[in-house]
Amino acid sequence: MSSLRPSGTARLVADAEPADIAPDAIAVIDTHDRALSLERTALLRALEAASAATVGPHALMLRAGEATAAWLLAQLSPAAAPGPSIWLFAGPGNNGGDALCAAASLRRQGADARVCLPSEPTGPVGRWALERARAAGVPLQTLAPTPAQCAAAAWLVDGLFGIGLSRALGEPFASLARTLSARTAAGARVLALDIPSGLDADTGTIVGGELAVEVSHTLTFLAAKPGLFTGVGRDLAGHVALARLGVDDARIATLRHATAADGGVHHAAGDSTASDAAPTARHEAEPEGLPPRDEDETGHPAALPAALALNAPDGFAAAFPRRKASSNKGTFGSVAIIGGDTGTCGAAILSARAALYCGAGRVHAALIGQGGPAYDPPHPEIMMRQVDAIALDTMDGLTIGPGLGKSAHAAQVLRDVLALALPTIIDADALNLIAADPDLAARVRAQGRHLVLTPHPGEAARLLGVTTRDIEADRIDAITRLVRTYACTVVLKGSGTLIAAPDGRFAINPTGNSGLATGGTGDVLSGVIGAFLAQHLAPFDAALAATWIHGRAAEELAIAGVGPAGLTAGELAPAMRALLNRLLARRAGTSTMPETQAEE
Ligand SMILES: NC(=O)C1=CN([C@@H]2O[C@H](COP(=O)(O)OP(=O)(O)OC[C@H]3O[C@@H](n4cnc5c(N)ncnc54)[C@H](OP(=O)(O)O)[C@@H]3O)[C@@H](O)[C@H]2O)[C@@H](O)CC1
Ligand SMILES: Nc1ncnc2c1ncn2[C@@H]1O[C@H](COP(=O)(O)OP(=O)(O)O)[C@@H](O)[C@H]1O
Ligand SMILES: [K+]
Repeated sequence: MSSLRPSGTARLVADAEPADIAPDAIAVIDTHDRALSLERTALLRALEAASAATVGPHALMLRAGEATAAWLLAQLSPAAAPGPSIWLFAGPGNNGGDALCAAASLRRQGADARVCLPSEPTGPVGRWALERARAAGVPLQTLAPTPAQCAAAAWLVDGLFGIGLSRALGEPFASLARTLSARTAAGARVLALDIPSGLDADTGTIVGGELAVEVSHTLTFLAAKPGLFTGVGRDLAGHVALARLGVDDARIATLRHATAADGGVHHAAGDSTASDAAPTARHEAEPEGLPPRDEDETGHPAALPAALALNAPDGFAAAFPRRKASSNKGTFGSVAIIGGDTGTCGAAILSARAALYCGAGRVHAALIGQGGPAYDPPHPEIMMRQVDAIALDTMDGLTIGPGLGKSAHAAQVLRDVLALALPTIIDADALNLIAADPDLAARVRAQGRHLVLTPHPGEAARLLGVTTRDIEADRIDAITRLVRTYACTVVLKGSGTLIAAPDGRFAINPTGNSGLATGGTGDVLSGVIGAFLAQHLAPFDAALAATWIHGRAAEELAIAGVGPAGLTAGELAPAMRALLNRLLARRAGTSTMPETQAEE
């Protein structure tokens, strides 16, 4: 086993000692069900520079280390003292510095913290952290711990790389990353500092495309990052907690404003950082018939997103109409689900049932094809007709797409629906029709403020004329382009569904699980959004509420053993109804139940 000798170059900094740190500066908060803002690397870098200028360059790293140590000690059973070892893997940058500070703090507090540091820290703050670790008596080695040591550890800590990773993980870090991921896969407890090494914190993709650490928990610093909650980030990061390190929202908001004014934060289409990072087809021409991207016919800001946040009930619960005693079925609106070509009317029925269970006053299924049932036997409440027999202009909200098909009739119905200028959610083949017809696309853009588009990545690719891979390479960039191109609220589905509006509001939905990866769940989502539009929620609020409830319903069903394997789309509706009513009761102050079963 090799060890690292003191370099003697770093100096302990007297004005940055743990005793000086206010408890607030190392407090850790859970990201569960909080509408936390999500910040990207450009802003985090600005924050780092601003903090270095005020509290000194070491203060944030010291706080990150103390917060990590406190969090880890809180996870360990007190009965286990002096306890099994904690192995921290430290990289050459400041993420490694965080790990070294954490190890020093753990050691001082009696824990058996050990560090694997394959190479000397490259920067002055990292070298200072190494001196702290040495001064605290932390055992340091360049080689990886043995498999037996890894298996015996209470926690393994990934402090290899954070937001400074600039290229794919190479050796010796790649082997360490594989070791950490293998332990996670074996059910061990593995904590990533700031982000799992290899993850792109802005996009939720893997830097270089191949290797990143998978962990069970992530303690992220300063602010939550979008990449932790979308794309592969959700799988890599596990359960995410946040240590703000004493930096408050107001400070971040001020900096966001300043960096946005510089063009530093926005990661919008055409942004040079984005295009350098992922060479996709994003600079190809917009679909024919639409104005160039830089034109802003809608009066909305061209650069999106302005502010990112996690989707949580606090952000949408107040938008629902109150359920007054004097309500009647008109109060909660009429919705028509338009779709169901010959042979695919099941999609329209699933969607209509979801609308029924999510509070619409009247639900119609407006079928395009022939041979569908006269009514839905378990739900005769749903009024089923041929589309031409329903007065669509009397509806409060419309869903078009489930099982619609791409016939000439379907295209004509879509054209007629767009002319109604009603709150409408457009899904499935209706999106494919728009992607193939510049005239329909132009009509969508003209009606954008009433509309929600809900593409999955394949449909999004067709809408933008790129490949699905391009969409997944940078989902935030993709939805930004969709919103700019179609000037409406967009829901880009998939793990870590994104929701964005033309005015710059932008959210990542943290709920949902692999149980939703089954046919028909998208039809259910489109029905719920239609029901919420009919209840007079604005398009963005309807999209937020529906995606959150849809995903949380799948989670609750999985807890109950109804999924993730074998969850059927139809089972979502009753679970969504229960969740919606819990939210409504909580908002009305009449709840005697927790908002989610997971909290029970
Ligand atoms: N922002 C803040 O305010 C706070 C930040 N904090 C922490 O700092 C982290 C960011 O630190 P960071 O900038 O030093 O980046 P980090 O990810 O440690 O690595 C960069 C180093 O790795 C190198 N390198 C890059 N890629 C490589 C590769 N593939 N293989 C090998 N080497 C590679 C790169 O050198 P390069 O070769 O690119 O010149 C550089 O030396 C952040 O995530 C958080 O944990 C906290 O202390 C709290 C406050
Ligand atoms: N692994 C997953 N994690 C979270 N949500 C998922 C996952 N897979 C699918 N979903 C969600 O399930 C729904 C699937 O929609 P879609 O692909 O249109 O399916 P379908 O066309 O079969 O109805 C979307 O809301 C999507 O976000
Ligand atoms: K890390």
